[in-house]
Amino acid sequence: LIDYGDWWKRQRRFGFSTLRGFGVGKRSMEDRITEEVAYLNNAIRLHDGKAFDIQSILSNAVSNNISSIVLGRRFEYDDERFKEIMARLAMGYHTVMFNKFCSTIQHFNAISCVHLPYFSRVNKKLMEDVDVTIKLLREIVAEHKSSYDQNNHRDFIDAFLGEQKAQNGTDAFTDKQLLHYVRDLFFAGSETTATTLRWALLSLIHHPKKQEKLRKEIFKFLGKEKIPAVDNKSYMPYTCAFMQEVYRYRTIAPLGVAHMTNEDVNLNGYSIPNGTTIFVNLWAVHNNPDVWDEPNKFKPERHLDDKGNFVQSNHVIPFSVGPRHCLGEKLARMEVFIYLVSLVQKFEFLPDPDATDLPDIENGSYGPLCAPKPFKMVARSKSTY
Ligand code: HEM
Repeated sequence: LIDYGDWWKRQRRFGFSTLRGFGVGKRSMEDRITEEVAYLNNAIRLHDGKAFDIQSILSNAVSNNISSIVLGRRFEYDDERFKEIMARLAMGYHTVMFNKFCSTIQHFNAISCVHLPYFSRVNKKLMEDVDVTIKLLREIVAEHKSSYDQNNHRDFIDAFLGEQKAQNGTDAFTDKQLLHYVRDLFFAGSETTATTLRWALLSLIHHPKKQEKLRKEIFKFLGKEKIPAVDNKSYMPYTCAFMQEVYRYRTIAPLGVAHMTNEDVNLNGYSIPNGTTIFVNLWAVHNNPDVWDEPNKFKPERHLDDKGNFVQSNHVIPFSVGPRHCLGEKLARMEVFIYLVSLVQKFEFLPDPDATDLPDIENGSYGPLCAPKPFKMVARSKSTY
């Protein structure tokens, strides 16, 4: 919440350079993402054109991208240990996200409330999930330690162990910090990206004409088979506009993450004392009527100029800005582009034919992460239409 000091700087620098070292922002990471997309596509095809909820397989796919960096490998979606880690992360996430009271408490850090009977029960369950996840990660770290080779760092954990040795056990690179760093990367890096993609899928279902327009652009530049690469973005203005509108329209972290002033500040005539908890209202930036015409409407076209060129906006800041902006922004942008383009290239997304209404796109979960309510849809393989 408050740390901007040397300890945090060393962790941040290490995280940033290690993610880059393991391919983030480079072609090698793109290859790992496209490899995972193929597994995801197969898992979607198993539903054989029937309505299903994509949430768990999408989370598995995106978590495998994190896993390939952090643990040096991907997991089959039915691997027992992977399933347990994912389930425990998801349980904590759902407890907090879909319960107004819990999310408010968690978000506003009202720690004293956890002693009230109801909250103490929920908190106990959350802590249990954290403990089990940490226990499973501890086993994985122990396996890494027993096969560690300082000349061949296979993944983030090895890199951390190497740093630990180099720093000779200083307080920034402890075993405990490693376990929590790994858990945080899974938590921060999987549900966020998977949730953004679920809002994108909901937008496709709600706007079939825009879905068709997107597919037309994808087919024009990539055809039906060519694997997308981030470099293609410059030729795909509508796709970029669609993604930017998803980021704007459904701000998944509406209030970012809590920060705290570490000195007295005067901002635009307001004095904010040292030690004040601060939230940046990203949602307000994305819905500012002085900047956006009809901000409550989903209009990718608003991000195109008269000639149809994409206009990158500095009023769309889903990853926040400043020294503590999202560590995984590059990876997330890469993932969202490659997954979205690949999915629209391979499938047509349609509403559940048995549902009376379209799934809700107006309201999501309340709390640190704004996620869609669970919904089913049909993914019709392009070869069948
Ligand atoms: C679409 C996906 C994502 C969105 C919208 C998102 C958004 C954010 C936001 C708003 C913050 C808070 C920034 C601040 O407080 O100023 C944040 C922090 C963070 N994110 Fe992400 N994120 C996404 C994906 C990822 C991924 C894939 C990773 C993993 C590599 C990741 C790792 C982190 C970490 C470690 C932090 C804390 C940074 C710090 O405090 O120094 N995020 N993210």
